[in-house]
Amino acid sequence: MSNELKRGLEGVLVAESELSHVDGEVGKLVYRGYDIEELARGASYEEVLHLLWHGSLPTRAELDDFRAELAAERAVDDEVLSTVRTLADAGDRPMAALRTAVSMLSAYDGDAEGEGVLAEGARITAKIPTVLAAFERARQGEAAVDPDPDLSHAGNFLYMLTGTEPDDVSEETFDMALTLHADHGLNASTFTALVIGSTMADVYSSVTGGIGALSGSLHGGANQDVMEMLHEVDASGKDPVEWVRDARENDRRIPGFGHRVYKVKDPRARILEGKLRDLADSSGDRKWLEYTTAIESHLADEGLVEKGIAPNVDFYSGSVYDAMGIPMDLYTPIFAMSRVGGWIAHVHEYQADNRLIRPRARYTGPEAAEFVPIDER
Ligand SMILES: CC(=O)SCCNC(=O)CCNC(=O)[C@H](O)C(C)(C)COP(=O)(O)OP(=O)(O)OC[C@H]1O[C@@H](n2cnc3c(N)ncnc32)[C@H](O)[C@@H]1OP(=O)(O)O
Ligand SMILES: O=C([O-])CC(=O)C(=O)O
Repeated sequence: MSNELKRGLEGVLVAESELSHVDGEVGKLVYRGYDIEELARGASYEEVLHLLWHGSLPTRAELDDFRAELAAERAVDDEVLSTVRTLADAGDRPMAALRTAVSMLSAYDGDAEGEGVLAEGARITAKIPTVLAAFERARQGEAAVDPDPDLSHAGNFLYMLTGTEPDDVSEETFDMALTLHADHGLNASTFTALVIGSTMADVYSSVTGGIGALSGSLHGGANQDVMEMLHEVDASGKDPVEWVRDARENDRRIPGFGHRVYKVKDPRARILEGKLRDLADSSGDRKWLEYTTAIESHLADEGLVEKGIAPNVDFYSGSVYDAMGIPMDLYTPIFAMSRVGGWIAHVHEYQADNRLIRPRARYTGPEAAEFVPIDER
């Protein structure tokens, strides 16, 4: 048994996986061998889910069946929707409400007993957008919109959020964002889902745990933090470069920068930046594009990028969602709406050759403390 300590499990191999590969040195991401740029350009989120869950990109007929299967599972029980409204009324944060609602979904999943991870996972994946859209509408004092089975996963979410069918640009942009966020090796939330899955707990537990892990500011929560930073820059009245110089002088971490695996710019950040540029060109609203690119180029000049601290997926995603009119605190839940596909794929893959995940901590406490009964302490 090795006594070498690997803080944060950095670089430790704990499983084999065919699902996604992150090459952090050159900034390349593949899902089952397909480059993320090609998938972002050419594959819908449902195609990516099929790829991750069933091992191949679907044929047209397989895709039609798969889409219909997911669309048939979008409805959420009234009791869960009522709880979602209660959470919205109580002012809960959307990511916390999503965590509670996913956990609650299991009570209404009549088929859950003994069924496979993929079947249960498909139901959870189909229902998450319904829960989230209902939460947002409840906050706005609006009734939930029923899912439309004729719309895509992305299009239906935007429809349920706003009550209006999205235009093609919005649907395609959102669908691309879902594709980009679907999987990323053993990141913290996927590992959390895997640890839970390795105990043979149900998949609701894995997804609930995954949502909790994703919510943190070092992980998925950073996309909201980036947008909060951009608003802070705006409110400061300073030029973004001056603002970020001051922030660095005060030793502030810049959200959306740095990554455990990437030592160069994240390929997804490159794709999202390009999309933001397209959206800014067509709307004429260039503010967040100018701020983000100015911050990025200042940090590059400062040598951060050279040190391997470069923009990650969260740096540009929020500005894209903002251009689509999506509220800031839905950015991380939207990440969860996509990453749930990866959590389920990994749990399914891992359980096929399961081994309980149970590392060790080096004990640094006292060896022999003398016990004193409570009344004598
Ligand atoms: C979807 C995702 O989860 S992507 C990541 C989203 N998270 C963020 O964007 C939050 C900001 N980024 C970070 O906090 C980090 O880069 C992490 C947590 C993502 C990865 O960090 P780790 O691999 O643990 O690296 P660690 O925190 O040890 O940082 C290494 C060095 O880079 C610096 N650094 C890392 N990120 C940043 C940053 N965003 N801004 C400034 N400096 C940074 C650290 O201060 C540290 O410097 P030091 O060696 O001089 O002390
Ligand atoms: O891989 C990681 O550590 C963080 C993550 O989830 C991502 O970048 O998508």
